[in-house]
Amino acid sequence: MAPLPALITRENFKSFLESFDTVLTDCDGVLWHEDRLIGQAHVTLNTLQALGKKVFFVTNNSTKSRDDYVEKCGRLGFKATKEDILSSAYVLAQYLKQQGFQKKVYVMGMGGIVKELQAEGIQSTGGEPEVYDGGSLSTLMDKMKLDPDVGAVACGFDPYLSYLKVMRAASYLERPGCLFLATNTDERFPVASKGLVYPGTGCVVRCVETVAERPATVMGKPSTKMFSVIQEKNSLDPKRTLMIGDRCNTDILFGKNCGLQTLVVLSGVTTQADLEKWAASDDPEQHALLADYCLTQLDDLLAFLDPKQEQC
Ligand SMILES: O=C(O)[C@H](O)[C@H](O)COP(=O)(O)O
Ligand SMILES: [Mg+2]
Repeated sequence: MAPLPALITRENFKSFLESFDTVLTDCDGVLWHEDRLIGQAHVTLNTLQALGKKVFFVTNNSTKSRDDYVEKCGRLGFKATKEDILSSAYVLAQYLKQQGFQKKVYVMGMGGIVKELQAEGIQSTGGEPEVYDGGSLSTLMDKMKLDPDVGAVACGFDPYLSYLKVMRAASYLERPGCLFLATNTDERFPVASKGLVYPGTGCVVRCVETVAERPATVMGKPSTKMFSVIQEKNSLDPKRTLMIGDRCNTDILFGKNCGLQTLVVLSGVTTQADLEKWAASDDPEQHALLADYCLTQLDDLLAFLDPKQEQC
């Protein structure tokens, strides 16, 4: 057994609010679902910023660049500069820059990865559909041409996932020293409607790992790389930093791996039933998924915050 995350109440709100200076907030499932704002999440964060809290946006979603996220945040009413945004695509590009990578990257993913690599002067190939036309495998082998300059494979969310793209990625990964990087391994997107499940980036990464017969190096949460990148330009006190997320095996584990306070919201992937199952188990790995605090959704905080008044 382990304790459930604490609910934030009028009684404990003041001590909660005074316990952190910085917020790292996840995006999908906390702030928005695709382009749809979740409640008054923007008002909540803007109010926390008005109270002097520093806010960073830390997303595993690799489909957009930081510039794209600045535009999206502005459009949805959040206050964010490029420096406040950490995406898994940006962390991947920073990782290759720090490795002094000079070759080309084969990208299984979308524009976010390609743009962040370009920003670091790193060339890439891939990023578009490649569909099997029904020919024999030997025909495929004859037709597939590999780029001699590729020295890394980067897997992110790729809605054009295909047999040919996995074949190409795994073939590049046969090369001695070819780097194998993944933006993240989230199992599903935090949206569900009409009984449909939205496969997450994890299905792309695990597919290539199976064929390549080796694991990818994962850039996003729960890896602490995102926090290390933030700390390169800041000196946050982990104990006075609050990580807010909707997925416990990425966001909350990331917070714990970095020594942060953690708050889970139930507006995305995690449900109350999940929390009760993990709390009732004897498995320490399930206990590790339990956050310090819990809210139904981020703007529940507005019940205790007054967007117009400075807090006493
Ligand atoms: O499958 C994915 O890539 C994830 O569901 C998505 O990227 C999660 O984004 P986040 O919740 O970290 O903003
Ligand atoms: Mg999320």
